[in-house]
Amino acid sequence: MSIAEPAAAPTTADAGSSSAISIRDLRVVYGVGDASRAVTAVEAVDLEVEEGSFVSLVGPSGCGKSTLLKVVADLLRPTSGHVAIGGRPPSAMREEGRVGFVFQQANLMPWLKARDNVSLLRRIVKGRGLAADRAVLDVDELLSVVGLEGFEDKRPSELSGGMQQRVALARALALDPNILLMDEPFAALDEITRERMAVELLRVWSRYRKTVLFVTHSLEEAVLLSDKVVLMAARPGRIHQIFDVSIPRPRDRETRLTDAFHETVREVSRELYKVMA
Ligand SMILES: Nc1ncnc2c1ncn2[C@@H]1O[C@H](COP(=O)(O)OP(=O)(O)OP(=O)(O)O)[C@@H](O)[C@H]1O
Repeated sequence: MSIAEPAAAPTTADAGSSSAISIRDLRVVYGVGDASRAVTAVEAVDLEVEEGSFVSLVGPSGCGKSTLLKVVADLLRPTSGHVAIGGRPPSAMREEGRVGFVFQQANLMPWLKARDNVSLLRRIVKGRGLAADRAVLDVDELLSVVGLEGFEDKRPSELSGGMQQRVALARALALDPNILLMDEPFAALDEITRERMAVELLRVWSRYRKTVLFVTHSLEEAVLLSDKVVLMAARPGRIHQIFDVSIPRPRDRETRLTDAFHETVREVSRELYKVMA
C-alpha cells in the first residue's frame, strides 16, 4: 500500500464515539477538481468497530477496502465524513504511534536485525519527544510471541517471507497500539504459509486483544479470523452487508474443518456473488 493522493477536505474526529474505530458517512473521491478523472472510491460508509474486536473487509477488486483502511490510517484524507479512533482524529493517533500497520510487503530495513527492525519505530517516536512514559511491549517477548525466538539477530535476507511478516507484525505491536490495521498481510505468501500465518495471527491476537481492521481477498481467512466480516460492493464502494461470525473462540486450524466454518463462508460467498453480478 502506498501513500495515496489526498482528497480535498480534512477529516474531523467525532469525540462522542465510544467505538475503537468509528466511521460515519464517509466519502472519498479521488481526483477532486477534475470531473473527467474523479472516481468515487467509497460513499456513505458507516462502520463502528468495537474495542478488542477483529473485523475484516472483503469484496470485489476496486470496492474501496484499501481506501477505507488508508483513511483510518491517516494516509488519505476523506472528501467528507467523520473518522475517529477512540474518539480522536486518526492523525493524532498515528503521530503518537497508537496505530499499528501491517501491509502486504514487510518493508523491513535490510541492514537491521529483526530485533532492531521491531524497535525502530519506538526509537523514532521517542525521538520526537512524545510520551516518554508510554507503555510499550518488550521486543524480545514480542518476537517470541510471533514465533521468532532464536531469530532475533537475523537480518531480513536471512528470513523467509513468512518470518519477515512475523517481524512486521511484532513491529506493528511494539508501541502497544490501540488498533492494528492490516492490508492483505499474507497475500504475498504461498498458500501453506498463508494458512499457518492466519492461525498464528489468531494466537497473537488472543494474547494482546487489539482491535483489528483487516483487508483480505480470502473469505476463508476473513471468517476464520473475524468477529465481523464487512462485505463491500463496488462502483461506488459501499458496505453491502455485515456478517456476525458466531463460530466460538478459541479458533485454530481445525476450525476450518467444521460445518459452522463452511456454512459461514458459503453465506458470505452467496452475497459476494450477488454484488459481483
Ligand atoms: N490514487 C488513486 N487515484 C485514483 N483512483 C484510485 C486511487 N486509488 C484507488 N482508486 C480507485 O478507487 C477505487 C477503490 O480502490 P481501492 O484500492 O480502495 O479498492 P480495493 O477494494 O482495495 O481494491 P483491490 O481489492 O483491488 O485492492 C477503485 O476504483 C480504484 O481504481
